[in-house]
Amino acid sequence: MDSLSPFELPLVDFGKILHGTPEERKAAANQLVESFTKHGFVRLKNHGVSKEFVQQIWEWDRAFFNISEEVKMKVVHPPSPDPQRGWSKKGLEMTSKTRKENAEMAPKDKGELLDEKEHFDCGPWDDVQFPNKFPSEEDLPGFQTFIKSYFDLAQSISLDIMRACEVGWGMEENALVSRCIPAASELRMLHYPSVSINRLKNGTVKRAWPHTDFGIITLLFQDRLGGLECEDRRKPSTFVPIIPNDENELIVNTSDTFTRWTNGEVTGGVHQVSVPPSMRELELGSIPERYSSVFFFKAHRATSVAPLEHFVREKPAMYPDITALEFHQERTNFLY
Ligand SMILES: O=C(O)CCC(=O)C(=O)O
Ligand SMILES: [Fe+2]
Repeated sequence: MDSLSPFELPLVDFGKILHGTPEERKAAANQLVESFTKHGFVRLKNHGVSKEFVQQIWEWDRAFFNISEEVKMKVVHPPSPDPQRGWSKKGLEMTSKTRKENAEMAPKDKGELLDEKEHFDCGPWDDVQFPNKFPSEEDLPGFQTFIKSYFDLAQSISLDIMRACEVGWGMEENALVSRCIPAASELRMLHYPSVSINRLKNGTVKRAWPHTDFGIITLLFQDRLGGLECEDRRKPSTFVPIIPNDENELIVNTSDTFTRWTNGEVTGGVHQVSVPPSMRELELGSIPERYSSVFFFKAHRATSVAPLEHFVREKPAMYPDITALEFHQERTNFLY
């Protein structure tokens, strides 16, 4: 199965983008946009999130999913096209529904294609349109404070990535950044419970089915177990593992809004979560639980997701002029 052999995604030194000379900055920005265009993915080092901070992500990830079902129910997310807030139970979100290829490849008459995962989502702090749902300080002291600092950090790194894309593509300063303020991003803490090999063999259950995300880019940390796989574009619809060599490595994938803005030049990185690479041969038993965390960096809600002028010079605009919120709601509708 050579389609499963890992290939090295480019690793960009983000420190060069943040603190390098103009030449270093330009060279790193070029590498970044090239990897986005070629793979829909890139790995970053020296991105400004410390090892200690990543460890705290795992501590809070575990802390949230270890609270009782009764407490989680107080912040439960009901299925709706609106941005997700609070706890999404296992079985609620169905990534399989976002791509027709999943249904085509699925076993017939065996029922819905399910994701074996639960998650907690939150949006910007000052969001009055779609307010956050947090466990109370009594139920989970310190959680909200940590998540706020994490959200702010991830938003700030994402804006730096947008600045780097402007440099890489030779766009006007702020051409991308101005479309992302005020923030409409979402932070997600994920838990994949331990699951039996038997259940995964049935063909209707995966940790996450192949999908693209809806925002501009997604930042992702995964724990040492692994399981995240990206599409190998040399052989479409085959996937290669992104090996979790270093928990501090920040994985970034391009998402659907970028496809629209760039008029198809950068397409969303298709990904799934599968059996960890070291456990592929297991015939019996279970794979252990897994934690990960993603930040869906989004355009501000009223901005258009139609192709940007910079990308319609050579071919006409391929996507309609709708707002980021309309686009988000259209895509989220497919998830349930
Ligand atoms: O857990 C992961 O590694 C990926 C999660 C993901 O793709 C998502 O929530 O959209
Ligand atoms: Fe995703």
